[in-house]
Amino acid sequence: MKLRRTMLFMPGNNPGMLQTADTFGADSVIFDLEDAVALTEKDAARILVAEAMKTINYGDTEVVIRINPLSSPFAMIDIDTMARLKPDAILLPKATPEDVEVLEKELERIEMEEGFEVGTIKVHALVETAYGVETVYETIKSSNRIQTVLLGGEDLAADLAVKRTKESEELFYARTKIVNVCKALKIDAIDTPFTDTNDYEGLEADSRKAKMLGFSGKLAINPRQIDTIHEVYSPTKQEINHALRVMAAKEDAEKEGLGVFSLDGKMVDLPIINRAIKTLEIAEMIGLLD
Ligand SMILES: CC(=O)SCCNC(=O)CCNC(=O)[C@H](O)C(C)(C)COP(=O)(O)OP(=O)(O)OC[C@H]1O[C@@H](n2cnc3c(N)ncnc32)[C@H](O)[C@@H]1OP(=O)(O)O
Ligand SMILES: O=C([O-])CC(=O)C(=O)O
Ligand SMILES: [Mg+2]
Repeated sequence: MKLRRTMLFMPGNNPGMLQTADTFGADSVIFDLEDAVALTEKDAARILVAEAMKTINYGDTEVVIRINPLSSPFAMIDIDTMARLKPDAILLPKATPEDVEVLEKELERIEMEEGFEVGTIKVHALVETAYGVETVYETIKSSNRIQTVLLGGEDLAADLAVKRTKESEELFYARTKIVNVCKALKIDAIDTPFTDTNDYEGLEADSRKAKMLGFSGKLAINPRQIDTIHEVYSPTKQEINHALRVMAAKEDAEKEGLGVFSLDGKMVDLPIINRAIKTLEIAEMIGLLD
């Protein structure tokens, strides 16, 4: 299980940001070749990202490169140059099952040419069109490389021809559909970024809403957003203590041969125990358990 509470985006043509990418504590970083890079800067971004990948050690931070969409003239050269740098993953924008199949074949070809084990380079699918939302199951099924599905709310709102609001009600269907399909196929769903980098209350509310629906983390576009998102996506002290008490009570109950028991007047059975285990797993990964 890999923790991805935050995945921090940065434009691939900004050398300063590429240099310090892993210093802000984001669980993953994403170097963008797509929409944060102007058309006239596409080649420069590719060169700068390649240089950064060759010279900077990003340690344990997952390094992801967002390529241009397959419908663009940049995608094939993006894949061909970026995959050879062996990033942890490629982020495919405007993802569809058909595009994932093409990317899968290209990655397989390049991995064989480079002598990398086939399947080394993982894929994150950015779902951000109405068609992408409706076909998300097939998208995930199209490649074993897919690690997460990310929701791209800005492009999706444009495709739906609706207004993008702070409350994000317009994303409710996409959010719930993506989470349900991801859970059915045992992968994580990561929520769309919150674009007002000065509105911390709005960011927190939006993050809580998505977490409640089942998302495991959120895209970030600015380092100042990381702490807020991490707080939302980390178990609280109270939740950890409760999970520890559930596990202790479970041991006692097992000795008495009980599968269901009561804690603080509330029923505890297997699903509640499984949730406690999950809480403790996450707490351990973040270093919140002694
Ligand atoms: C809809 C989509 O497609 S979203 C995905 C694509 N978008 C992106 O990648 C955008 C990434 N974010 C950014 O470019 C910027 O944060 C902006 C344009 C949103 C805001 O820029 P600013 O107002 O200049 O940010 P801010 O004042 O907070 O910057 C403070 C510092 O953080 C750095 N910083 C800002 N954003 C990032 C980032 N995403 N990653 C790394 N460092 C960053 C700045 O370089 C600056 O560093 P400095 O103090 O050493 O000069
Ligand atoms: O990928 C993202 O962070 C967001 C994105 O492209 C979108 O919302 O369209
Ligand atoms: Mg987009």
